[in-house]
Amino acid sequence: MSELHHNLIGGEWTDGDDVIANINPSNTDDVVGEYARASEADAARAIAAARDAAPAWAQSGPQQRHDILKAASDEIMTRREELGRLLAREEGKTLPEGIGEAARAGQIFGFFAGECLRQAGDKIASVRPGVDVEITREPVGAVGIITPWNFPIAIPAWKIAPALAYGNTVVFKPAELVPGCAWALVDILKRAGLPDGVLNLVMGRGSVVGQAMLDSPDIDAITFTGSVATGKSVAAACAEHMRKVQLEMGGKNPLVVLDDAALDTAVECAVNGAFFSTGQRCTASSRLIVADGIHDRFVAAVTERLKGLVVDDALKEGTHIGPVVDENQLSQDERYLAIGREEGATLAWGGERLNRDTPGFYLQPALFTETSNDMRINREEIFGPVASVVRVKDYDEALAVANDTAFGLSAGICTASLKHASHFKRNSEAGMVMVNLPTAGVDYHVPFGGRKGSSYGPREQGRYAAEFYTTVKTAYTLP
Ligand SMILES: NC(=O)C1=CN([C@@H]2O[C@H](COP(=O)(O)OP(=O)(O)OC[C@H]3O[C@@H](n4cnc5c(N)ncnc54)[C@H](OP(=O)(O)O)[C@@H]3O)[C@@H](O)[C@H]2O)C=CC1
Ligand SMILES: O=C(O)CCC(=O)C(=O)O
Repeated sequence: MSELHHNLIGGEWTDGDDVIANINPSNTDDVVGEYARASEADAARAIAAARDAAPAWAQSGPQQRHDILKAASDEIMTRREELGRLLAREEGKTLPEGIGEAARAGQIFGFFAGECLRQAGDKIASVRPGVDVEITREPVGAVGIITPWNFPIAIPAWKIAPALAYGNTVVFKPAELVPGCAWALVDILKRAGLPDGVLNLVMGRGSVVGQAMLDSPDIDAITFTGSVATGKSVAAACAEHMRKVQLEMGGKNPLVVLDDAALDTAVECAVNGAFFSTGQRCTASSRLIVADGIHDRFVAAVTERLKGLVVDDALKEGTHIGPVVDENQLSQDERYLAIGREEGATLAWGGERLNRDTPGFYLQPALFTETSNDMRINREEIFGPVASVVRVKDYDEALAVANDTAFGLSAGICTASLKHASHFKRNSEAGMVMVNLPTAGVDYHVPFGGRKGSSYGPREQGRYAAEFYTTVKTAYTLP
């Protein structure tokens, strides 16, 4: 039996009610570690600890916050290979993807360490003579952070780092499937010098621990990334308690390929955006909207490229695509593959479950062609290595199809035309627009988020994160 990893409540590593084994999706015989499962009572103690620690942390100076975040950043960067390996082992991203994500977490902590020293306000002349007006930002208080399994270290980092930098305390509930990176990150932050109670870790079930966070009147704000269904219940609970909420949910992201696109670039954008990280990204290019004149060459080249991709153990050298995260997600992917066939789409390549040396959740990347935008496979998020091609006659139809979706996270276009690229940037109904780049894979220092059903509340990341993690005060003074 491996060492048990505990929850962190009020600065103490504590047992939960129960223990869960963290299973490697590349090899279900491999137990990554044993992790405590928090109970509802543990969640209540963590919330109380965050609340108690909030006034002192709100008063802590920028230097103290900077030094802790910088120390965490330095340790993550130094240990990025080891953390990337842990990530690949528990979630199934390939090793280079895992190391890249760990480095991204380190860079995020570095960025927000800097933000601690850059917090500013405004001083504005009043319309009343002799009066000064100051506009400052204050911490929100105790923030609840609920994260998904698909970015086990980067998403926790881009929520925890700004929460702490802007003076909030945290109750952090990671997805049950990936407690390893979450625990490692919290351990790093504790050792970096965070005072007791400022960051609390409650690993456990969403329906127990997450729900206890939603139901508590003592959490001042909740930031969530995950499915639309859970996001809606998070929003409803936050409305009930009149507290701030930030949601990042699904996508059905279009990649438009025009006749004048460089074929190699378009193929790379499509394959990277749709299939890397096993397609388990909310920014994945699941709809490839392709103009008639390049359609057949594009489909042939993407299919050729897919045939060359190695689907295997995430930790093996040479693997391009790791396993699906678990049996549930694999069943969801297969359900949508069946739906696509029933709807009359052509399965041009892939979609088979694969056997490898180790028992894992391996799925061949799948490409549907001859699809229409009203099919369920083009309207609902699949969240696996499955993409559809929608054939269009020209740019105008491509833009209309791209925007014809309930989601609006990321959208891309491959074209040599400045006119079409500029028009697309202005008229795409997505929060992030990419020209000759994949829809997935974003910078860590600029805003991240979408429109329509993809996101709710202020943007994440970069200095725009201040909007969610602070509350604005306007003070008037007659000296
Ligand atoms: N946009 C994105 O980045 C993501 C989208 N998804 C989509 O969601 C589908 C299902 O994935 P899943 O992981 O179940 O997504 P969920 O939305 O259920 O999970 C996201 C987080 O919310 C937690 N949670 C679940 N129920 C509650 C609740 N009642 N109250 C508070 N928190 C809760 C989960 O806990 P726990 O899982 O530990 O029980 C997890 O930490 C995927 O197939 C995909 O389509 C999934 C992940 C990320
Ligand atoms: O594409 C990225 O870099 C980020 C994707 C993401 O945040 C997600 O899938 O949840």
